[in-house]
Amino acid sequence: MGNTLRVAIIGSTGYGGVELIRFLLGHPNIQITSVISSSSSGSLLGDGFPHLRDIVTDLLDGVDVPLIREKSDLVFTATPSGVSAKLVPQLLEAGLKVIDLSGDFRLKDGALYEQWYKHDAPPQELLNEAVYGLAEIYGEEVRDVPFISNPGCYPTATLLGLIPAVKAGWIDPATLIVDAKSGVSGAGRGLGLTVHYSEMNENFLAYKVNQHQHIPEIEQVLTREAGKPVTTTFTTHLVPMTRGILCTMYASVNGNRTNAEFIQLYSEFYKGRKFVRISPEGKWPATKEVWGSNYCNIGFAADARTGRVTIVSVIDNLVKGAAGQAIQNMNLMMGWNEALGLELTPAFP
Ligand SMILES: NC(=O)C1=CN([C@@H]2O[C@H](COP(=O)(O)OP(=O)(O)OC[C@H]3O[C@@H](n4cnc5c(N)ncnc54)[C@H](OP(=O)(O)O)[C@@H]3O)[C@@H](O)[C@H]2O)C=CC1
Ligand SMILES: CC(=O)N[C@@H](CCC(=O)OP(=O)(O)O)C(=O)O
Repeated sequence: MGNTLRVAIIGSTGYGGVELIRFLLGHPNIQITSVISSSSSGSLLGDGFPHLRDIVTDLLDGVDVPLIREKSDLVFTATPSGVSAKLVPQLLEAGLKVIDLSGDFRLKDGALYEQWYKHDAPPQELLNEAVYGLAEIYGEEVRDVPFISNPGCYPTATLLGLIPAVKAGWIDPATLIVDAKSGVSGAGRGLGLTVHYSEMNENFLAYKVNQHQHIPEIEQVLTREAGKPVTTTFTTHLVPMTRGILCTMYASVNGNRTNAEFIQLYSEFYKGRKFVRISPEGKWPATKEVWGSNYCNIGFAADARTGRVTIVSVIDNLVKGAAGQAIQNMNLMMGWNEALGLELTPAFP
């Protein structure tokens, strides 16, 4: 086990946590040395997640930082916002590498964090230190750092779909509207009325309109990439399916650009990046194309009549939107091939 990285997962009893385990079990360079729960330590993960019975056989550990340090080198914190803010400083202080899946360290401005997340902001020096791991865009920046903040699920789908056109100056970010839909697993395993079967099934609803915590995250990145302040209208919807995010994005085009030109721009931008696939002319992606995988698929419809383009992107919220991108970031942090452990083909149908 000489060069094996020892990995612990806090929040291993949540949807993001079990998805991390699913992929990490097949990763050639790591060993899962601790699965951690604040509420069920001493029990077996397979008791609550029968799909892991006889696969994960170690008992759940509690949240004990010295023990985590003794057993592991890197920790994924798949914990709720507010919880990560308190845990991560202790883990970093203990000398662990950390990849945090929550929204706690994505915004660089603590006051903005408190405004949107309604929690006390983490220490400003850690907001400064956290490297935002949008892997295809900032992959070079995460190499060798001790602490990565993994992007949100909606921002991943949105930003991968927009950044090439924004950077090229082909779309006017001031005209941008993002219409985003998510499967219910995006809300985590906790129970709540909005994920109650009889209220969710055969239903389709908008939520957190103009109030979603991913709005400032998207604007922060687009502002950086556009080199000028960007605000956006971003509306989230819940769809009665388990996994998947589909973002439909509308913006005015600078000049005349055809679908073929968009396809060429994006194909060149993402050349060599395994996990972004560009749809051919006249095809727009569906969530089933990426189900259970780390792919993001992107398609275009440029409309000369209106001078706008419609960009459609899809991801699996639990994989590219959470656990998969977190593992991709670990690979980049460690200087490994970014696809290690992630090469599962999407499940279809
Ligand atoms: N679901 C998704 O699609 C995505 C989720 N995220 C983010 O990833 C994080 C995890 O999400 P998800 O797995 O869906 O959420 P879940 O609600 O499914 O799981 C969260 C886990 O955190 C653990 N937890 C709760 N309180 C504490 C605490 N005080 N100390 C330690 N552990 C605690 C719980 O386990 P236990 O009680 O056993 O300790 C629980 O299993 C969240 O921040 C979420 O916003 C990001 C992108 C996408
Ligand atoms: C469907 C659904 O409810 N999705 C969640 C996504 C939560 C999430 O990923 O939150 P952070 O990225 O801020 O950690 C939501 O809209 O709030």
